[in-house]
Order: sequence, then structure tokens, then C-alpha cells
Amino acid sequence: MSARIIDGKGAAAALRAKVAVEVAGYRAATGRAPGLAVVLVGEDPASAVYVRSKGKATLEAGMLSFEHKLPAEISEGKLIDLINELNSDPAVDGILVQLPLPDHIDPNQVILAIDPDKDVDGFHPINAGRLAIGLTGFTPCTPLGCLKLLKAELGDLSGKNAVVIGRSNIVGKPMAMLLLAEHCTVTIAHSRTRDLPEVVRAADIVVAAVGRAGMVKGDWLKPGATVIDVGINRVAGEGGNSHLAGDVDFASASQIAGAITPVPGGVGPMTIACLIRNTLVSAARRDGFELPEDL
Ligand SMILES: Nc1nc(=O)c2c([nH]1)NC[C@@H]1CN(c3ccc(C(=O)N[C@@H](CCC(=O)O)C(=O)O)cc3)C=[N+]21
Repeated sequence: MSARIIDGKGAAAALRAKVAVEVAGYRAATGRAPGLAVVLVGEDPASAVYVRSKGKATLEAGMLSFEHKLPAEISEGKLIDLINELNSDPAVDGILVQLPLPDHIDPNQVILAIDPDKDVDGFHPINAGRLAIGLTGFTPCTPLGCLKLLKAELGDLSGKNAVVIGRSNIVGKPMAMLLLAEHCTVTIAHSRTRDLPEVVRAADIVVAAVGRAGMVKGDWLKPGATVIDVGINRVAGEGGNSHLAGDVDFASASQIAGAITPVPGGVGPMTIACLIRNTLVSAARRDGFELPEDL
């Protein structure tokens, strides 16, 4: 084991503490607390767990949490009615609709209904466009968390070769945009990439977001590379047990990488910390309350 283990859990706790300090200042200045509305449709147990930890983190930061639990059978129209109410509710600074949604609801229609200036997930096309052209908006929480870990580890990223494996709207594409804005040379690899191991071997920075447990092996890595593992895969073990595994084969990768995030305890906790951060940013923008540059 030669790699440094990047402590995402610790970094997330530190970010949440910084946010809490700023929330206190915001409340003192404005007489109100930032509010996050989380909408959960149906009873998916994994989603229920995430929603609970988001609610807890929101309250711990001194913000208000509004949870809306809707039955799986709710129509797309009724869900959008709720979003419209939240859009015009002055107590709500951020709106998050937990994905995935049931099959009869088109997630694109739902995301389009969210006021872009309350879209703390950064999933609305307006925010994707703002990110792409360098305007102020909201950056999706998982890639933002990855970027914060990378900058804490490496400092200036300018000129580095970065390979993002995965091209989702939620992680891969916005991650590539963020790294480009940091002046990296960015390659987006995906399931049809030819000779992926060779592509990855050129990278100083590897962000793996493919959803396949253990896919990225140690011998794919340039020695000393910084590896950010976004994967959260539940893997069946012996005796009906299961555990979480990343997209990177940690045992082999940690022999070669310079630094690597663990799963759990890496990117996941940063995602939630960045959601809290984005909610405060939303509230602060509405009131012209100044936040530290680097929050
Ligand atoms: N609109 C929307 N926004 C999201 O941000 C969103 C979503 N929908 N749907 C589901 C995914 C997943 N997600 C996670 C957040 C934190 C952890 C996390 O903290 N994971 C812990 C482990 C948790 C465990 O033990 O299960 C860790 O990696 O250490 C994981 C996953 C946010 N998501």
C-alpha cells in the first residue's frame, strides 16, 4: 500500500462545519434560515437512506429541512404541481428531487420544472449550460465534491491530464467541465472507448464514475496518479451479506496510485456536504449575503 488515502469523510465534516459557521452569520444578518426541500417519490430503501442523511446534515448545519414523501403512483403532473409550489415558497432556497423516479415519470420534465435558481443539484439544463460556459449557477454536488478533494490533494490542477470514466449528465459530463475550467487536459472515456487501460495510463487524475464494481485495475494507472472513485456499488458477499465497492479495484490501485479515495468514506460524504453548501449559496445569493470565495 503506497497510496495516500483521501479522507472524504473528514473533508466533508470540515466543509459542513464551515457551512454551519456561515449559516449562523446568514441567520444573524437576515433573521431567517436557509431551507432545503427534498422530494422523495416511492419507497426505494436506498433512496430513503440518502434522504434521511441529507435531512440530518441540513438540520446540523442550522438550516431548515422540508421533506415531501409522495406515493410511487403519483402522476407527473401532481409532482410538478408540488415543484411549482416549492418554486414560489420563499422559505425554500433549494429543491432536490431524489432520483431515480418511477418509470411513469419523465425525470427531464421534472428537472425542467425546478426554478434554476433553486436547483441545488445543478441538474437543470440552464445550470448545465452555465457550467459549460463559465457563468454563475449551481454545480452538481458529486463532481463539485470530487473537485474539492482533488484541489485539497494537488493544489493547482492546471496542465494535468485528467481522464473521466463515465459520461452521465450527473457526474461524468459536469466533472469534465469542472476539470476543463481548472485548465486540465480532459478526456471523457466511456463504454465504447478503445483500449481504456491505455487511455487511463496517461492520466495524472482519474475520476471513475461508471457503476461497475472494481473495473479500474492498479495496472491501468500511471504510478503516482490521483484516483477519485465515484462508484457506490452494492456487492453481494457470502452468507447473504453485502458490502459497498467502488468502480476502482482498491487493493491493486492503492499499490500504484499516489492518492486514492476509499468507498465508503470518499466521495459519498462530500456529495452531501456540497448539497448543504449549495443550499447556503442559494440563500446567500437571494439576500446578497457574502460568503467566502472558496466555500
Ligand atoms: N437528486 C438527487 N441528488 C443526489 O445527489 C442523489 C440522488 N438524487 N439520488 C441518489 C444519489 C446517491 N447519492 C449519494 C449521496 C451520499 C452517499 C454517501 O454518503 N455514501 C456513503 C456510504 C453510505 C452507505 O453506507 O450506504 C459513503 O460513500 O461513504 C451516497 C450516495 C446522492 N444522490
